[in-house]
Amino acid sequence: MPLVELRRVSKRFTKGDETIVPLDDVSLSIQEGEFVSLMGPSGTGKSTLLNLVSGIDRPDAGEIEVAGTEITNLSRSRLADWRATNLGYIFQTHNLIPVLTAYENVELPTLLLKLSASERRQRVELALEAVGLSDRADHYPRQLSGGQEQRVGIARAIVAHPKVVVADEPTGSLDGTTSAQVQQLLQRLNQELGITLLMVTHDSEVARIATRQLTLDRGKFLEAVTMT
Ligand SMILES: Nc1ncnc2c1ncn2[C@@H]1O[C@H](COP(=O)(O)OP(=O)(O)OP(=O)(O)O)[C@@H](O)[C@H]1O
Repeated sequence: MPLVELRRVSKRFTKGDETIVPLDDVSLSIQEGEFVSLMGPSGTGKSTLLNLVSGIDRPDAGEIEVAGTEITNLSRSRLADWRATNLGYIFQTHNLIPVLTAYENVELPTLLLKLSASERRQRVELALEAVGLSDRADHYPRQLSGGQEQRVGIARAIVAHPKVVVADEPTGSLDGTTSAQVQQLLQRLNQELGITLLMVTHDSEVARIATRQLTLDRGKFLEAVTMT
């Protein structure tokens, strides 16, 4: 059974008398352990797709099943619980909270889970270790480089041991060297920790680190190249 399955999903937005249909009857299956990249021209619905898979938004038609749960019809509060345990989100800009340390930023999502204090501490320490930032735990975001901030953002996305991690242009605001480090980290998360990833990028070099590359255009997936 696929870990993520979109069945005949459509999403439209209406602005005045204009209707935009970023996703038009699209279907997609992602197996556990896959690393899928998604490219496509600006405004074609890539972020919309991530928002649907994360349950941040709902489709107008079709069904979305993630990790065995049909999320399309969950109530808002059930969806929030579901998201806390199943989904990690990596943003283009890290979105860290400036008054919290790296440790506290990573700890945040775990506060929604039923964990003992020691389990929580262990999770946060492991996530910081996975991104190579154990020695920066007490630093505030302003004391970190852009790449380190993004790595804290990645630690925060994986700390709850989610089934799926979605990433919206995770290297979009990083310079070449830092982007390469973050790309390596994403590959390691996929290969060594078995995390299933769905990543949007505008950069074809970055897209190539994925095990499967998709392109979205005019409401449809145009191309699906499986890397071996
Ligand atoms: N909440 C909304 N209300 C109205 N229109 C929206 C909304 N969200 C997205 N859209 C429109 O839907 C289309 C797809 O947007 P989306 O952000 O998914 O594109 P994208 O492929 O991620 O673009 P980019 O590569 O520029 O980030 C765009 O035309 C956008 O203006």
